[in-house]
Amino acid sequence: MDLVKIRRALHKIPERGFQEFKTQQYLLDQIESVRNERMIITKWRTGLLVKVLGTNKTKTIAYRADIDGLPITEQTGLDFKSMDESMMHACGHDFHMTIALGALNKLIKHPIKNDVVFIFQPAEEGPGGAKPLLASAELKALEVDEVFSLHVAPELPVGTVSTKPGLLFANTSELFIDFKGKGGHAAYPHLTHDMAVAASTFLVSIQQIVSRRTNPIEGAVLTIGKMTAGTVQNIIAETARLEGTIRTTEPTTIETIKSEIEIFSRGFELSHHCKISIDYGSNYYGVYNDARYVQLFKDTVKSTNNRFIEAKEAMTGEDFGYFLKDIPGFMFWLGVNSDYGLHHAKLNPDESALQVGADLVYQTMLDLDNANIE
Ligand SMILES: CC(=O)N[C@@H](CCC[C@H](N)C(=O)O)C(=O)O
Repeated sequence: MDLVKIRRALHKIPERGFQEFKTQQYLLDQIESVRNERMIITKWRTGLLVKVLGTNKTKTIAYRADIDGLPITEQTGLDFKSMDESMMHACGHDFHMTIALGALNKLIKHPIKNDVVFIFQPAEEGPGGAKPLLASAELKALEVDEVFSLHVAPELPVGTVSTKPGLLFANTSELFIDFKGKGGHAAYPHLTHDMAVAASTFLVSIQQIVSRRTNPIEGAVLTIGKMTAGTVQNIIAETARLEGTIRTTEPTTIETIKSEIEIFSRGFELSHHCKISIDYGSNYYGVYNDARYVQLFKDTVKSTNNRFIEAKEAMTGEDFGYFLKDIPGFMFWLGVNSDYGLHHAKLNPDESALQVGADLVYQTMLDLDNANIE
């Protein structure tokens, strides 16, 4: 299996959450090419569940890879860059899928005792595939006992991996705020209520929530990544929209931030003569690693040529948190050495990490196979 070729093919076809039709077909074709009688493939929406029967099963181990891209215009200049100008694999999910295929190929050639399920999960970037997948009859039927996953880490060199027990990724909530007021001629501000001014002032004002309304010992982030308002340069804006995300180390802090945003919005409705509506989009539970699995993984890493470093928690979000809420396991960072970070239009991970990742995932399956974690 040529992992670089596969990664480049996947890199060309990034798709939005639950729109991963080409990706699903490409994955199916690759899986078909290594298929044997021990493999059972189930489609779930635009994702795939691939079960490989073990030789003497006592449990089911699952490995999850997310498959969606991000709405970013790629600026890498690579000859295998995204064919869709509006989408890019800027979060490394092309790597995640390829590594899963590499591990699957190895598992087919070198079977283990227990059943293994490869979960190709849609919509990690949004609106969230893990939660509905976990609730589905298809996943429940697989009776997964333990689960793990990885995320590429651009800031770590290839051959370095990192994780920690407990919280690894933050609790998250998306945030969409719509402003509606009275637009009008640019020359008559006194006859209008300008939503460009309301939204931009709101954006600056809510920055005080993290610094003045949350416990500084508990981490919190409130980021507005997109602001839109109005229609034309000489018309006062009737509508505006802020789009962002809330990240916290404690699940309860999200609720504090949401309620403070609502208090600000009530004040702004009065002071800026407008209607504000708030939508929290999708929410992800934090990724909490099971310490027993992290210990096993550290031993696995020691037995390979990789270097382990203890991670710090990150304010990134991951709906893999929902898996770990229900099923014991862990997630880890895999070094891929890119000058540009996750969600950057120039992210360019080192492809030598593909084989490193596939080998490590397979080795972890082997070690889980022989372990009896109580
Ligand atoms: C690993 C990573 O970058 N994940 C995304 C998850 C996004 C969740 C949701 N769309 C949100 O923005 O809250 C991240 O941005 O951390």
